[in-house]
Amino acid sequence: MESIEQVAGREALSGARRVVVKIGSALLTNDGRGLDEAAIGGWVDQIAELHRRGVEVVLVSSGAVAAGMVRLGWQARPSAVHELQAAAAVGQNGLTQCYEHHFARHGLLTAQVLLTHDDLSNRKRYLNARSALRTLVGLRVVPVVNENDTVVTDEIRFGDNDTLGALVANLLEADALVILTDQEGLFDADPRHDPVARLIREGRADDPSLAAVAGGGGALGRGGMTTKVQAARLAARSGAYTAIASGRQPEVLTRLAAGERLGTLLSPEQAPMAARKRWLAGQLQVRGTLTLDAGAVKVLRGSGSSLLAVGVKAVSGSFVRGDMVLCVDEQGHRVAKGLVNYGAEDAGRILGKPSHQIAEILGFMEAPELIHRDNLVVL
Ligand SMILES: Nc1ncnc2c1ncn2[C@@H]1O[C@H](COP(=O)(O)OP(=O)(O)O)[C@@H](O)[C@H]1O
Ligand SMILES: N[C@@H](CCC(=O)OP(=O)(O)O)C(=O)O
Repeated sequence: MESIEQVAGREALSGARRVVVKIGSALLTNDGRGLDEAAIGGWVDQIAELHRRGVEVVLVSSGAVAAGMVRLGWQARPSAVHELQAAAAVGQNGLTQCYEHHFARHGLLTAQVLLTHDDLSNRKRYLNARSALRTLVGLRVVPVVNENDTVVTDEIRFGDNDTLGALVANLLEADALVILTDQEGLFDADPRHDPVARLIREGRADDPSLAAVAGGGGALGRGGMTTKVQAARLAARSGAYTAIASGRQPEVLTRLAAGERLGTLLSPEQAPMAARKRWLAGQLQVRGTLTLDAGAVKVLRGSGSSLLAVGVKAVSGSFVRGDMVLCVDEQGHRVAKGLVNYGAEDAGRILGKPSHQIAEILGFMEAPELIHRDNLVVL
């Protein structure tokens, strides 16, 4: 019998309005013999069907290096970066052509979006990428995303496309990330080496025990299950469910979208949190203002941390513990808002002080942070 949570997970997939589908190298490349065009055509048919039903789909597709190798007549994956870059440049063309051709059968336009790690870590470029992707999706175009392998080096590359898929899911606040691979899902051991390995059907994206069973990839793929489990955890940050399933299952995407139990479903622990944050963001009434120093602004915006008193320069307004306050930078620009752990008077006494001094200054400590990250929403 399925638990309420499991049923809810399946329903979340069937109710998903925006989905990122990641198709891995291990699947796409016909065991190293070039792009599996027939299989690609099949996934495109399913995506087109979802599209017709009003689901927005963003595709993250690997395969450039593998396709390039075949076009160049190379038997083995090169290890030199410049050769990988060259293969990716040649292969990406073939990949784009193939998707364009198949989506055109359904009257759908595609767009090639090549991203690098830099693009998503630099706030300005991140916002640019986000608005471009949102615009494409709004225009009912299917973006086909890959890493821009030709310009990345080992130090700054995602390497695997699972991570990229998760970041795209974050970027677009997708409801689900579907990772299609060459296995039925995540097993309790690598089924390539362990014939009695069992499929894990459900789990929490933040469950640390999943990392222990996830192993590395095969000859064609990059990250194996390790990066898929990490990707699920990343995707969960924005409340997305992750399904890991076999791209070889007939009608896998449309069946998942119908709520069928296929593969492994990893649920976001933050789902209620995301809703809470949405609620927080929607609260209009604030009782006071905290002025943050530049370091605190950076941390809040960059890593979603809690707000500590040490990063606060000034307190104004009249509020008590639990009230909503606005956080501004030193120029008065809105940065965040959240539910404060200390009233205005106490907050005024601990501002600029490290958390370990709170008990000494106030004679008690409600919490080490002024606003816990769960109660904070960056604006
Ligand atoms: N616990 C596990 N369950 C399933 N597959 C696993 C596990 N650990 C490692 N793997 C390996 O991960 C591979 C899929 O990852 P990868 O080769 O990177 O493919 P992709 O290109 O689709 O990302 C599988 O072929 C399998 O051998
Ligand atoms: N960006 C690379 C894909 C990297 C890759 O193979 O990743 P994955 O499919 O996660 O194993 C390419 O297009 O060849």
